[in-house]
Amino acid sequence: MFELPGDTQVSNTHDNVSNDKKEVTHNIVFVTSEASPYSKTGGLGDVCGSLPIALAARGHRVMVITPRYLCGGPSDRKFDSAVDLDCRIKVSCSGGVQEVVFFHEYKAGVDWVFVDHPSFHRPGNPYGDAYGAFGDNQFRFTLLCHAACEAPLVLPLGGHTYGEKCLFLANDWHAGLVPVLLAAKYRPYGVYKDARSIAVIHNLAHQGVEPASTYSNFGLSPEWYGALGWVFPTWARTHALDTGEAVNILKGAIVTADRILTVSQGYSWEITTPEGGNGLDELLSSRKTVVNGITNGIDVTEWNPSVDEHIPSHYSLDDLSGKTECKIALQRELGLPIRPDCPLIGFIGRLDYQKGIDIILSGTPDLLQDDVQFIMLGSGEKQYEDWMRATEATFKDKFRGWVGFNVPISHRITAGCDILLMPSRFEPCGLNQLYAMRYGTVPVVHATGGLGDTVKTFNPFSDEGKGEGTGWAFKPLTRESMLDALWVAIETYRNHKTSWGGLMKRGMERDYSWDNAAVQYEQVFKWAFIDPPYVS
Ligand SMILES: Nc1ncnc2c1ncn2[C@@H]1O[C@H](COP(=O)(O)OP(=O)(O)O[C@H]2O[C@H](CO)[C@@H](O)[C@H](O)[C@H]2O)[C@@H](O)[C@H]1O
Repeated sequence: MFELPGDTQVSNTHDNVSNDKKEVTHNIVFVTSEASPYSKTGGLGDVCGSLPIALAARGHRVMVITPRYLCGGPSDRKFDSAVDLDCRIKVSCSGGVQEVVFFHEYKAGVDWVFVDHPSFHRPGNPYGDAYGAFGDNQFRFTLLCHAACEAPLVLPLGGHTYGEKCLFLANDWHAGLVPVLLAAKYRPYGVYKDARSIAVIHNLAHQGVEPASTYSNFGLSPEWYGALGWVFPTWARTHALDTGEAVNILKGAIVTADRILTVSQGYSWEITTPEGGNGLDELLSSRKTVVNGITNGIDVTEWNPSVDEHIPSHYSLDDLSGKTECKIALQRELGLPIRPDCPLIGFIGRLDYQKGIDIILSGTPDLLQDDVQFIMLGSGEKQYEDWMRATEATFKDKFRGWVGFNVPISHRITAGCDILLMPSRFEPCGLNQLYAMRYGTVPVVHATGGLGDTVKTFNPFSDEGKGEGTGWAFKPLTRESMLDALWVAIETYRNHKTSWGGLMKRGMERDYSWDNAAVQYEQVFKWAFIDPPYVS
C-alpha cells in the first residue's frame, strides 16, 4: 500500500480499486517523456510521478504512458517490476513501420505503461548525452505519441481497456502530437469521437521544432501540415536563403487540443504576452478562453523533513533542532567550515539561461565578500559547470559547486540551507521553492511565473507586527536587485531571529499537497467534456 497525504490509501492491485466517490470520474491518460521515479531530469518528472497518484486516489482511472529508457546503468533497475504485456503494435512513421512493445506496472493506484523500442535504449538521459541532444528525438517522441494513442484501445489493463472515452493529458512538446493524432488519424474514422485532450505546458521554451522537411516523419497525411507548419520570423533565420519554414510540435498541440493548461496562473498569463510567449503568444491568446493555470503541488511524502530518508536528522515545526544538524552535516559533507551561525545559501537546478545562472555568476563575487556560504548543485551548460569549479577553487571556505544530478544531495541542500536562491528568468511553476518552504528554508526568487505566485515577500509590519510572507520575490531580474534581496534576507537571518522564525513557520505550515491542484484539474476536465471536441 502507498500512503498519500491525508488518510487516503491506494492499492497495488486492480482488484481493490474502490470508487465510492459520487463525482464523475474519468479515464485519464498522461503522456509524458518522464515520470518519477522511473525517469526524471527535472520538474516534469516530479509532476507526472505524483499528480496521477493524487487523481487516482480521487477515484479516476489513471494511466501514465512514458518510454522505457534503458541506459545500461543502475537506473535501469527502476523498470524491473514492469512486466511485458505481450502486446506489440506497429506504428507507421519516419518512412517505415516500427514495432513497439508495452510494459506495465500497477502501483499506487496508477497504470504505469512503458513504451519499449530500441531507440529508448542508449546511454545518457531521456533527451541526450555528453555530446548534446539526440538527433532523433523527433522520431522517438513521435513513436511515444502513436503508441500512447493506441494504448487505451488495445491494452486490457486489469482486464479492461481504457476505451475511447478517455482524457489525454499531453505534457510538453514530447507528447504534443497526441491531440493532432486524435484529430487527424482517429476521428476521421470515427474513433475517439468522445475523447478529449489537454495540452499541459510545463515549459514553453522547448517546442520540438525541426525543419519542415521532417513533416513526413509524423505519419500524418499532407493536409494536416497546417497544424504543425511554422515559419520563423525573419530575424530568427540563419542566412539569407533560409525561408524559416519548420514544423513545431507544441504549436500542433496548441491548435488541436481541447484545452490548454500551464502549471501556474502567473505563467498562464505570461505565455500570452510577447515577452513570455516564445513566439506562440498570438496563438495562445487566440485560445485564451481555454487556457488555465494550476499551481503544481509536490509529493509531500518524498519531501517531508520529518521522515526524509536522504537527510541525516529529521525535524518539524515543533522541533527544528534537526535542521541545524542537517546544516552542520551538509557543511561537513562538502568540506565547508562548520559554522551553524553562518548564513548558508543554496541553489539547485539546471544550469541554463532559464534559471538565471548568468545573474548568479555576475553577483557571486560580491555576495561572497560577505560572511556567507553558498552551495550550488546543478548540471547543464559546460561554461557554467566550469565556472562553478573555478569559483570553488577561488573561494574554498565559502563556495561549493556540485556538478551533476543527484537527488539525495538535493534533499540535503534543501534541508541544510537557510536560504534557497532561484533567480529564474522565467519559471512556469518551480518546485524547488516549494520544497524549500516545506523544509523551513527561505526562498529568495525572481518574481516571475509560479515563483511570483508562490513566494510572498516578507513584510515585517503587517498582521499587527507579526509579519507576513514566506520569502523574498525580487524584480527586476538584475544582479543588483538579486543582491539587495539576498542582503535583506541575510540581515534578517542574522539580526531578526523572531522574524526569521516566522518566515520559516509560515513556509512550513502551508499546504503543498496535490489535493488542491487535483480538485482544480477536475474542474478543467469537466469543462473539457462540456464543449464538443475542438477539432472533430
Ligand atoms: N542537479 C540536480 N540534482 C538533483 N535534482 C535536481 C537537479 N537539478 C534539478 N533537480 C530537480 O529537478 C526538479 C526541477 O524542477 P523545477 O520545477 O524547479 O524545474 P524544471 O525547469 O525542471 O521544470 C519545468 O516543469 C516544472 C513542472 O511543471 C515546473 O515547475 C518548472 O517551472 C518548469 O520549468 C526539482 O525536483 C529539482 O530538485
